[in-house]
Amino acid sequence: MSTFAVLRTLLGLMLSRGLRLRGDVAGSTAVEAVGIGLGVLGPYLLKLVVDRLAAGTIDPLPFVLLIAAFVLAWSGTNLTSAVKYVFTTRIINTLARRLTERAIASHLPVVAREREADSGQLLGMLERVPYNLQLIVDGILGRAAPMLIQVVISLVVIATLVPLIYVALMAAVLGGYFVATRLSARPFQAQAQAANQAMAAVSGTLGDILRNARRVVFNGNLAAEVQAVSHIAHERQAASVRLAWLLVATAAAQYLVVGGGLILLLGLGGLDAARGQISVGDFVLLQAYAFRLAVPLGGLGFIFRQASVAFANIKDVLALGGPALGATAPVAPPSPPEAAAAIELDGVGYRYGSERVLRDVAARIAAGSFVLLVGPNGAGKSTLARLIAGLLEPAEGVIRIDGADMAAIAEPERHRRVLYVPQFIGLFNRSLGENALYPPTRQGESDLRALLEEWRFYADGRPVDFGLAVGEQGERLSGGQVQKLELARLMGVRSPAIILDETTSSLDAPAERKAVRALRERHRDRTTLILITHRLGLAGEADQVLFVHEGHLAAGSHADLMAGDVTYRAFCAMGDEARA
Ligand SMILES: Nc1ncnc2c1ncn2[C@@H]1O[C@H](COP(=O)(O)OP(=O)(O)OP(=O)(O)O)[C@@H](O)[C@H]1O
Repeated sequence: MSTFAVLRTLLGLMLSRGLRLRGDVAGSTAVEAVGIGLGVLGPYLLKLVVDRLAAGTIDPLPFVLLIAAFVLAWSGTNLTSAVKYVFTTRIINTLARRLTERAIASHLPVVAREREADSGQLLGMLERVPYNLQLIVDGILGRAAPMLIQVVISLVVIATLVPLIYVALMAAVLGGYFVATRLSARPFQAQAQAANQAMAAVSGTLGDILRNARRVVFNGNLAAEVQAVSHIAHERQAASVRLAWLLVATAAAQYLVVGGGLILLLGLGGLDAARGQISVGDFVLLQAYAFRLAVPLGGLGFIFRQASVAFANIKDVLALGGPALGATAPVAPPSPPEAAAAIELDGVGYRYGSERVLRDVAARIAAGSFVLLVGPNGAGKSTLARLIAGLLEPAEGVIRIDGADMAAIAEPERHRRVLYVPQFIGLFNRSLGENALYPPTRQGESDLRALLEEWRFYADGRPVDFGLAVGEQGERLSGGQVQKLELARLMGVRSPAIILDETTSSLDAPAERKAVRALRERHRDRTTLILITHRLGLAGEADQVLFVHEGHLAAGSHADLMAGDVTYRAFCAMGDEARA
């Protein structure tokens, strides 16, 4: 996506009906127009003052009024930029909100699906959006564009007052400035992209370390991680400094042109004024316009430098894709749950890169059945679960749900058909009640409370406080409490199939049995329940056991597998503790 395309997209968004920014854009443009008018008028009024002074005949009242008008024009220019800030703040924040909504809508499923997706980088990228939009909308659209208009108007005013040579000179100076800027744009953009990536790397590393604060601190590795942050921040600094040096080179070229032009313009103007060919007021006007344009041009260099990094960031955010930008995507209400799902695995194989994890897996899981998925560590249980849930697509074979090929089903629909509960249950840093009642659960608070108390959420049997803040990732709860909370929530979820990936691993055996039986009882015939576990206490109750071992799958009842599968028998004989 080119820089121009980013500008076009942002402008399109600002003018779209859905975002309701047209009023702000109109307001900002009107205020800017007044600002430009006053900016051009100010030096002209000053010229009139100087001409009166040079003529030596001053009528006090008109003279004071002229000075007052000049001061008003000067202060009005500054006031308009303050007023404009109100409009641009609204525009920038609305755009940032829309881009963030869109990026989250498109990328959260990617973060959820891909274990390697870097949420820290995404967070950093989105955090920089408002600042970067400020640079683009306020800096480029709000300043550079009006400045160009001001240049044109100033040249027209000068053309009507002084010989055309001055207009030509000034136009040449400005043209030279833009040529110098244009020539340096390409290396600038490449370096800006590098600086943006270096910033994203810092965000990613910081996010990763913050999420693993305990691992770092408890292992006494703080100094090493601080050094890692320092190293990566140093790379960001190096990229930013390289960008700054590019700016110096560009600024030197720009000022060579502008400075040379100013020497010519003012030298010629001074000589002409001394010879009486232009008035002293005309000379003041010339120098006021020249500096009025030259000084912000220097500032523009800074804006362009920052904006090139900003463009790189906004390009990255837009590249994440997502729903149409102009209108807020309507949230489709979840369709009513269907009956329990029948699942069929037909010659399924999967590999991560060159590592083949599963091969020729075949099984039939009857609708409404209770299935235990077992096997040694790293055998591929979670991988198989994620394949069944449609989070991964098989490298070979087909997975059918109610006869339909899972690969042909749209992603949100897959989640509606199979709810996968990941091994690591992350709770929100919200209240216990909000976590327990998180959608799509549909149950009353009192039922849930009674259930948790029945499951002895607190060992001493004290009442459950739904207002309790559970902390980041539920850090104020025990591992078993987090799992009980999740299992209690699932009691109110209606889904054709639910896969519990070791969701009972922290419960003691009686608690596990109680919770699973309750779930089966509640969802009887309406949900196919698959439990991944390292404990085989429930194997006798399961309709079917899926045993994954060295990439192969053996399926059958516990009794059948015990009778016919030596490896399974050996696996069971190991005992829970040896297996886990
Ligand atoms: N995203 C991934 N990229 C590369 N390899 C992966 C990925 N996820 C899992 N693996 C590898 O695939 C193999 C199976 O992993 P999986 O998580 O499915 O095993 P598991 O049976 O659920 O193990 P456990 O009982 O320890 O949870 C392992 O060797 C693992 O390292």
